[in-house]
Amino acid sequence: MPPYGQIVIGPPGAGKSTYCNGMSQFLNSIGRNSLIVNLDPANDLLPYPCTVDIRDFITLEEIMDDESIRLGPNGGLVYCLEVFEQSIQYFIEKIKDLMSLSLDGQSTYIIFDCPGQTELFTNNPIFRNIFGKLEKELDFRFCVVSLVDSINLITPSHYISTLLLTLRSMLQMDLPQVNVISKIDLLKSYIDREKASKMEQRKRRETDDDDLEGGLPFRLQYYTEVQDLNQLLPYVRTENNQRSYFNEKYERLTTLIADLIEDFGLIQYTVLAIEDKVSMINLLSIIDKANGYCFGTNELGGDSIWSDAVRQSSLAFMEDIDIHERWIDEKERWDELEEEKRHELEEYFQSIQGKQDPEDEWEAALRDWEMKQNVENRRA
Ligand SMILES: Nc1nc2c(ncn2[C@@H]2O[C@H](COP(=O)(O)OP(=O)(O)OP(=O)(O)O)[C@@H](O)[C@H]2O)c(=O)[nH]1
Repeated sequence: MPPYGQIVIGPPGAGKSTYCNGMSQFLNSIGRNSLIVNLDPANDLLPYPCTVDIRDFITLEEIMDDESIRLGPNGGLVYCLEVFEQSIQYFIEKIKDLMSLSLDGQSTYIIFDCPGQTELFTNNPIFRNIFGKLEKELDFRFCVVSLVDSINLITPSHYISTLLLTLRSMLQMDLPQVNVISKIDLLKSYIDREKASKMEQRKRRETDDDDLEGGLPFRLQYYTEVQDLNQLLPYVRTENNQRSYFNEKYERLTTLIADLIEDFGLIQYTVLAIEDKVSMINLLSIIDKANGYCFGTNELGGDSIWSDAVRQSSLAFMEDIDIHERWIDEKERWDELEEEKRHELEEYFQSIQGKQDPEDEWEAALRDWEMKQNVENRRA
């Protein structure tokens, strides 16, 4: 059985470490044993139990403290990874040890938490080389999971530069890539804040200028499906109300970048709120297709409930959820609905208590309940 991996990338604060923790717990709860490897030599506050840590090998602090090297945080980080790459064989041996611990019939599944310095995925070949060696020597099946904070949807030019960043990492890493708009549960509050700030500006200027309305001019699907970017360009123009020579150049540059992104036509996003199980299930089914997990594992692998659910399309109902309604227009109603479901789950858990050994009870309840919900949803 080949080993599988998720390579988690994204700018600082996009939610990478939180995602690694949440995804690993989720995988374990569906019976797929997963491990996390930290590849960020600057990350000393890991929110998860880490199986292999680059910091046991090299840390950013020790490089920055070294008088003979004299580098700042960014140069220091690249230096750390260059040293690490030179000793890659040691890392490969560590990963091999992990693979030998896998249970019979189960693939090794590793989540790699990477640093937030985007240049490492856009124009520096270090990570491409490191993962290329793992692929070659250990037959790893990888998928890059690229996270960007939903706040980038609020400003049109930020959205377009996020698209460029995503495209650049897809081309640089040359691996299947799943693009994710993270912290989607915060998008509505970002929009509300933006609207309030525009309202303030309108008052100050004593104008009814429509350009200062704020909020998303299009539905959320427009952003996740990366639809016709030309429609967004007039909003780039109104981002900065003062006309100037530089603003015109800026608009022109943004237009050219938008054209380039459309020419490639490679990008799509899915949305994620780490606490929202439905978005997590949806994301995992996409990742399973991208790294080939859904084609390469056998039913004895420990997560047959998950395989059944996906293969019998019992998750298809999720395609019907309107993400704009879920996360913006009707967010509160949906949140309440999910809260009710949580109570239902707890009640169900109470009802089966005492029937199995305590360690397995919670997970079994969760799986049974989810299967039940999926079947009911399909019927509806
Ligand atoms: N509301 C909400 N907050 C999130 C979500 N994911 C992450 N966060 C929060 O976002 C903040 C940053 O998350 P991290 O996981 O540290 O982000 P990171 O990308 O690892 O950051 P760096 O290590 O600096 O690159 C933390 O406060 C998280 O709790 C989410 O889905 N929803």
